[in-house]
Amino acid sequence: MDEQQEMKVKNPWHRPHIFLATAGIAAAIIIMVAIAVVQNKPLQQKYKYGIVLDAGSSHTSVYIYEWPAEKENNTGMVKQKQACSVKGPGISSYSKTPEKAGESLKECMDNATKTIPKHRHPETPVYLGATAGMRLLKMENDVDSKKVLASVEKSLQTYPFSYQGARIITGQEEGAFGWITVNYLSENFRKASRTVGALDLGGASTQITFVPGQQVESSDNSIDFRLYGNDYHLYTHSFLCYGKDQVLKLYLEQQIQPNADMTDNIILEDPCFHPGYNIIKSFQSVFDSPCVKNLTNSQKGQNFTHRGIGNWNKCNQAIKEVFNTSHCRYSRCSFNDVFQPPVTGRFGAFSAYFFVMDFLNVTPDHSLDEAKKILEAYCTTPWGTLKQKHRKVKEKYLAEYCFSGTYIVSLLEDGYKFTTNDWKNTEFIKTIKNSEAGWTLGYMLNLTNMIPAEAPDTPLLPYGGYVSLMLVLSFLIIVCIILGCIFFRRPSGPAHKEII
Ligand SMILES: Nc1ccn([C@@H]2O[C@H](COP(=O)(O)OP(=O)(O)O)[C@@H](O)[C@H]2O)c(=O)n1
Ligand SMILES: [Ca+2]
Repeated sequence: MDEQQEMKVKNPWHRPHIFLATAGIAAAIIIMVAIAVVQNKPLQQKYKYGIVLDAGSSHTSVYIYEWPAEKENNTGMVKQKQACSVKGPGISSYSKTPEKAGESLKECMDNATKTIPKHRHPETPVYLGATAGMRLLKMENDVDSKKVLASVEKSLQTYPFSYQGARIITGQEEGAFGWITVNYLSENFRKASRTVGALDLGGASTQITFVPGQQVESSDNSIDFRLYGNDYHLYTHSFLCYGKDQVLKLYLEQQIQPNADMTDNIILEDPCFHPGYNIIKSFQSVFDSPCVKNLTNSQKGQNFTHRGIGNWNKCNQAIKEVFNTSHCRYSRCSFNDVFQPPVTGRFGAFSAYFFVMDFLNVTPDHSLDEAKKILEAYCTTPWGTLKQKHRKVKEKYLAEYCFSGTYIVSLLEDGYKFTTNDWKNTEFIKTIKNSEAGWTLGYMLNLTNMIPAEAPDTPLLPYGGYVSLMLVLSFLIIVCIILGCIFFRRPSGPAHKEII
């Protein structure tokens, strides 16, 4: 080999196998990056689904949830895709015609069949949870409640989904899963932020759930979760008969008691109803519930005149009477001898809390005193004026907002001992990031084990970050190879000339 030839081969780019090797490594890196990127790409069309039916005392809603198929264990991934409101009353109202309870679900379940892609049907779980309406029916007539549950079960089993059961959930479950829902949707578990308390107001029962600042003295009110690497010790209580529809019965029963002789034509002058409201009602329609005393046979066929007088102060005073605070066997109680630690932190109040306050235009910006002023103005508005103003609102609802709004303020202030500052920390919410606040999402997340007890070992990099990191790394490797080749290359030009 002569010298010229020897110097020529010192330039690596003049050696085809080095050039080919470098090009090969670069190609391999690009292919590896491409494979990694494709494998980790969020698969846009691949979603999984779950269905939860909320069989409440007043109505049933069918919720469809969806989440990316690959990322079940990442909190914040499950979202509400659709909510369908079942026509007609809650399932407990079908106690005498149980087969109709199942039939009532047909329209919403048919919708779910269309919404969820067919190939996902067999793996889509369906849960039905019944709340206080069914708890009351079970107390009244266990056989009837079983017939209603059997009817909805039969109906749900006709669908191509994976039926997981229909049951009456406990008040503790209702409270705790409502709390999980609002904190999951607010991403408080993933971020290990302070949690928010949950306030749920239904028609037949109401729940309060929060992380207390002190020991829970009664085991009935205590519930523990380990979520995403953190332990949560919750206080929760569900008051049966203190939902806004049943508590109205308690209140009316108290109002009517002074005229215990029900043989006369009874006129109830009611401060929580509007002046000019004058409606004849049957005792049966108002007092047919295990929350109030049994009617005698003679009372059953009788009517009374329900007459509004629109006096907010008297209404507020009368509502306070539904909370029995005369006895407490613990260090402190809310009411009815139920233990409750002092409320603390922020609260999200949903379901009927939201519906009532939204109608009355009470917002988080209003102070407690301002909210009371709004209620006073509403309660004293004549019934005729209101009917004119809200022609589209069902009269029964319109007539009850004064009572319900005043009850909400009293429940918080007199029942749960909210201060004006706690009121400021309370928000009336319907949805969080387009998913409804309520127990259903938390119930499904729990039953499908979708919130891990432990946080993942490595923090997850968002997809965009992952792609950028791979590109930067491969760019650096290629640059290193090129620089390496240049660095080890001997100066070829002048040396070559000198030799010549
Ligand atoms: N748009 C709506 C929907 C429900 N509601 C009320 O919200 C409450 C929902 O209660 P629910 O049926 O969930 O009853 P529970 O079984 O939770 O006690 C009922 O009092 C309904 O009348 C409302 O005020 N406005
Ligand atoms: Ca409810």
